[in-house]
Amino acid sequence: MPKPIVLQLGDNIRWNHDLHSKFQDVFEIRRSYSMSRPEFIRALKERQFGDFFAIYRPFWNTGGEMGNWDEELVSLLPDSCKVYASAGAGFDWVDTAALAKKGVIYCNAAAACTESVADAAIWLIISTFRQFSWSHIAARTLDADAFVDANRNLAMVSHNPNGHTLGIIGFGQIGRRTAEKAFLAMNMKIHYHDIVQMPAHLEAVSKATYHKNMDSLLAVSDCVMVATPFSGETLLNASLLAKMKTGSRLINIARGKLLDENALVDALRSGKLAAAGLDVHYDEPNVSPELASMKNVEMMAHNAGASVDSHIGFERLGMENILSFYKTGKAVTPVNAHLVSKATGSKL
Ligand SMILES: O=CC(=O)O
Repeated sequence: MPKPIVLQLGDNIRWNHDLHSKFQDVFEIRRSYSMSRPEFIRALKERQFGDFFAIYRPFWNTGGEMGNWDEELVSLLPDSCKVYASAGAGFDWVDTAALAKKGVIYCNAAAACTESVADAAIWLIISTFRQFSWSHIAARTLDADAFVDANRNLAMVSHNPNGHTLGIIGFGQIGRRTAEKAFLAMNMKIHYHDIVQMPAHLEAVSKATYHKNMDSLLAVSDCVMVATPFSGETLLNASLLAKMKTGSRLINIARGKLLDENALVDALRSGKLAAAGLDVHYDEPNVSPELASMKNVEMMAHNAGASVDSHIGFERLGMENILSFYKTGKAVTPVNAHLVSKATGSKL
């Protein structure tokens, strides 16, 4: 019997050669490498990859050159395609509902980068409480006056996170791991808002308090962290920022479009917010020049999840998802299984 085909997007495997070789015992791998959108569409239309069973994207640096996985691309998938396993936590670039209608399970890899993103979140939290970006900028400009200014004056606005309240919007794996670290390492009080309350044993890890209502979370938090997937709409706009505590801080490690950056600029300028820490930006790869010029804004180039450890985990989890789905009909980290069940009537 011929082996089922897996379409591998992007570069070669870099780390998990043993698992990849076992993967190849089970599947025939076909490659699209880094085809542009027109090339990829032509290849799908001409069935150049055959009737593949799965799509596998091991890392996020390559394999995304065809652009967003919208209706146009999804409609071109062969009926044989049942699972798409990709690197990365966020899936705002994939129409998971359209995949579900086609009967394709989409699996993300948040589990593989949770540790890296949570560490980066802790760094942003510390930096915003202590206003370390001011200190970085002053030291790196090689300007002695700026150095002396930061050296003398930063202490006036710098606070220890210890004992302060961290309010987390989105208590998934990344939100919970950040909460655990902040609770254990810095004795922060953890509050969270999510669509549903987490089971008691998950709250117990960081003694977390649930807020059904986001406004009440904003009202008690000394630092609000956004850790929820992007659903297509800006979440934190001017009216929600106005509900935050005066002098509090805002962290975004999720997606830039969840936050109205102009409203954030106004909130920082007016002193409503003391500081912000941003891994992600509204119009990546462009960064807001206003925010970039503020010494109380810590920022990164969307690197929170970027580490060798995440890369190793992304490769593995993708293969494990496809193998598990092939062998048992169940994926390890599906995100649209409920939609696929609804569309196909199958129980997944
Ligand atoms: O932003 C990073 C990811 O989606 O994993």
